Formats: sequence, C-alpha cells, structure tokens
Amino acid sequence: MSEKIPVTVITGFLGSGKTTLVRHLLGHARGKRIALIINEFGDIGVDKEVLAGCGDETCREEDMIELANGCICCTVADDFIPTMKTLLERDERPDHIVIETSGLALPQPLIRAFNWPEIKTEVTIDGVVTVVDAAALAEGRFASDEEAVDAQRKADSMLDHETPLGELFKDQLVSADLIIVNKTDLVDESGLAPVEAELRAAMRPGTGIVRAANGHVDTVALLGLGMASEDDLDGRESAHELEHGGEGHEHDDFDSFSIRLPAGSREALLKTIEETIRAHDVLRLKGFAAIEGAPARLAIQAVGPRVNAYFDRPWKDGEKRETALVVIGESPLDRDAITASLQAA
Ligand SMILES: Nc1nc2c(ncn2[C@@H]2O[C@H](COP(=O)(O)OP(=O)(O)OP(=O)(O)O)[C@@H](O)[C@H]2O)c(=O)[nH]1
Repeated sequence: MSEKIPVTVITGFLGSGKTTLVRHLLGHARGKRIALIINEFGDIGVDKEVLAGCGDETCREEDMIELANGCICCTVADDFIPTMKTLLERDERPDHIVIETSGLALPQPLIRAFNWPEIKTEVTIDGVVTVVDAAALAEGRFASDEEAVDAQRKADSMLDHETPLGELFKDQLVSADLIIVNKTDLVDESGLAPVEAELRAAMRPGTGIVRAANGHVDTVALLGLGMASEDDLDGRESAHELEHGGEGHEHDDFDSFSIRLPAGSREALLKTIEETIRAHDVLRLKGFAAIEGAPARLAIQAVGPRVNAYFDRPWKDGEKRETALVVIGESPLDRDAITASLQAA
C-alpha cells in the first residue's frame, strides 16, 4: 500500500489570516504538489479568487477544490468524504493536501472524519494549524470584527448559532498542533507576550507556537509535522463535547448555574463580572444584560478573564428587561460567593 498522503488542516477565526497563510504556502511549496480544499461560506469563491491570483505554478486551478457547503462538520458524509475520495482517485495524486476551514466551523468533527474507513488508509492529518489574530487578541478580541463574524455566522443556516465565539475560539486552540500567531507586525513585544501567555493557558500542553506576519511561515515549519492528529484526540474535545459527555468520554467535572440581576450600569456590571471571574476561576460566563436607559440588550461573552459585551438586538415588546447570566466552571463552583459577587454590580 502506498504511504498515506499528509493533510494539513488550517483553522482560525474569520480574518485571522488563513488565506494569506495558504497563499504564502503555495508560493513556497518547494516542488511539492499541494491540493487545496477550501471550506468557505458566505461570500463563496473569494478565497479561491485570492489564491488564484498568486501567480505561481503551484497554485493550479485544478488543485483547488471548494466544498459546496459552509460547514464541514454538518456535511462530512455527503460532501467532505466524497471530495476527498475524488481527489485520491486522481491519476496524479497530490503530495500534500491543505484544508482551509471556514473560520467558524468546529475543527473536531473534521479531525475525527479522518478515522472514517473510506479515507483512513489513504490520508492522515500531518498537523492541525490554528491561525490567530495577534492584533485582535492583544486588544482582547478574538477577531478584528467580531460583529461581522457573528453576523455571518447567523446568516449561514448550516452553522451552529448557539455556540459562543469564545468557545469556538478555544475549540480551535485545543485542536491545534501548531498555533500561528499572525499579524505580529501590528503588535509590539509587550503586546505579544500576554497574548502568547493566554494562548499557552488555553492550548494543549506541547502545542507549538510560531509568530508570523502576513502568513510568512517557512514551509518546513508548517508541513511535515507528522502528527497523525486523528489518532490523538485526547484533549482536543470541543467545549460542546465536554458539556455533553463527548464521544465516549465522561466529563462530570463541570458545573454551571444561572443568575438573574436587575438592570444596572454597563461599566459596573462588566467590571464586576471581570473581578468575579478572576476571583472564582470561572471558565465561562455568558448571557444578556439589561442596561439602564439602553433600548437594546447587552450580550455578554466571557472566556476566562476576557469579557466581551455588545448590544445584539433591541429588547422586544413584553420581554422582561433583566440580566440573565450563565456561569460555568470546574466543579464545585462556589455558587453563593459568585452570586453575591455578581449581585454587587
Ligand atoms: N497587517 C497584517 N494584515 C494581515 C496579516 N495577515 C493577513 N492580513 C490581512 O487581514 C485580512 C484577512 O486575511 P485573510 O488571509 O483573508 O484571513 P482569513 O482568515 O482567510 O479570512 P476568512 O477567509 O475571511 O476567514 C486581509 O486583509 C489580509 O491582508 C498580517 O500578518 N498583518
């Protein structure tokens, strides 16, 4: 049997620089024939257009395949596996396959798809590479325009609309074998150090971190990791899988509860939330807040000490204007102390 073809899976939030990285990679392929599978959604074809313009003979049109649907995790059987099989049945098989995932799909189902018998004997994941936007992270955001990310997600019926962005971000980090800290040209050293500390706290131990600007990463560092990630799933579970017991794993060690508060001031609430999270090791805090005098509700997403808040929509007629938050952390959570702390807002 011929050797398995290595596949690099590239994840990362919308706008983090995945396409830029892929473009650089194709332009520096060092003679490797690389096939590219793009899992784009929304503005279909944009990434392909960008890549087609790279002007290098390694970027051959026939080696770029777009998946029809926006979310690999929903369409593994109908779309992804057949696409892979078609690619593998070609006379001229690629030396390496790169999959650029949509910035909002969970990487976990894609990684597990490599264990499907239809493709398991022919391909293996060389490495899962997660691109992060250092500039956004340095400012406490996951992406340069979170609202655009969320709007796009909501517009795509194929995507899970419930998973908070912070959770998806973490899912992308724990999936990674290598994290590319991109856009370092926009952040100085004092900004990068805390970003990397944050990434290290969230990622699986041993994950590599490489800094980059405009996706300039040496092909040698990017390809040939030889991780066989599909055989090494421990610790890569998505938050969703963790909450729901996962694939044959038991995860009873998370606790969550909800709390309701009267309308208050935005500044006081966010400050209190941040302090509460730090004081009580809360992993996640999410919900909606009623802000005095505001006609819209304030969506709150916190992952670790990073609290995000944005007005997501106006209050509806008849809707009760109160703050409702869900607190999640490792069991046991000190509910009374956390509740008292949040009530101080
Ligand atoms: N300053 C700076 N800009 C960058 C860097 N990398 C990418 N960009 C810019 O950031 C924007 C998004 O980059 P893309 O490569 O399209 O990001 P992506 O992750 O593929 O985005 P989607 O396909 O929309 O998910 C583009 O305008 C890039 O030119 C970088 O290192 N520094």
